[in-house]
Amino acid sequence: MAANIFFAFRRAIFTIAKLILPLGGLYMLMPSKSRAKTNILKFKSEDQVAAALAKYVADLSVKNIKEKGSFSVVLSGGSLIHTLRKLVEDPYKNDVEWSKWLIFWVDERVVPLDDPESNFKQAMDGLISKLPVPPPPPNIYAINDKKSPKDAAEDYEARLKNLVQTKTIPVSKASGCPKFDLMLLGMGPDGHVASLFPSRPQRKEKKKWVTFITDSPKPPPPRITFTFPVINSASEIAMVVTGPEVADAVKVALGGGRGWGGSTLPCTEVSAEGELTWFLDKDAASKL
Ligand SMILES: O=C1O[C@H](COP(=O)(O)O)[C@@H](O)[C@H](O)[C@H]1O
Repeated sequence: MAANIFFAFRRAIFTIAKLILPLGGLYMLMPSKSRAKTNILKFKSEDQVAAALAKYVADLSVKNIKEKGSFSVVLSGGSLIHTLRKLVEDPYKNDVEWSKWLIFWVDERVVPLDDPESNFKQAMDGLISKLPVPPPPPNIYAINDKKSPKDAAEDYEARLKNLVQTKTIPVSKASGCPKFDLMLLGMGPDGHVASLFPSRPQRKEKKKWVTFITDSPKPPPPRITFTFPVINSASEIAMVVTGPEVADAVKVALGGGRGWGGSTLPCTEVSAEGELTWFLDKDAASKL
């Protein structure tokens, strides 16, 4: 009798496990974007995107500084800096606690920091140089522009490891990667994000936090870039995408389906640990 109960119990456990485990496996196989909460915000104009983005960033700054005394923000280059312009206007300019910000770059062109192609220079000119002084400036983590792309990537990764060790940046329990508070991403017409391009192997990198590319299809060719494990470990990600030239890639990213030539686009792999929010203007959203 006791043996029968034991075997019935064991059979029941096996049956439940057989039902549950494949579901768990399926969950892990799901594209990461299906796991994150995704918000899609559409605006009539780029100017409205800029207004909404400034409020979103300022609100996250207040929340994070209140909770833990700092706000880590990862910038992209390209059009993003222009769309962030309202952050350095009233009412945010004087209200944001800039001295508590830690600023990083999701990708950087390996050129001198004073070169017009440098993402750092674009952010300095369009944003950081416009901050009120005082209060003290934010903490800025630019790349070492005296190194080769490979060495610059290794150097940036070593600095991230140090910031994680000193608990300046928390670590994601899920991935073991640094967990930034906010990742601000742009997207090219080919669906690239950071310097992770459709036809380049860097988008598949799973071990390194920062990698390099010497043949970027978009000039300049030498760049360093965060990898997807780091990007997707962020608490919040904003995809800031405007203009008619990105409409096809937006359709692929948000409408489902594959990119040109049947391959997936890098932008479809973006997913935050918290929320992923798309900021689109009318032109970018025109094919949805
Ligand atoms: O080269 C780059 O391109 C992307 C997209 O730029 P956009 O001007 O089309 O918005 C940018 O996000 C990335 O940081 C940059 O290095």
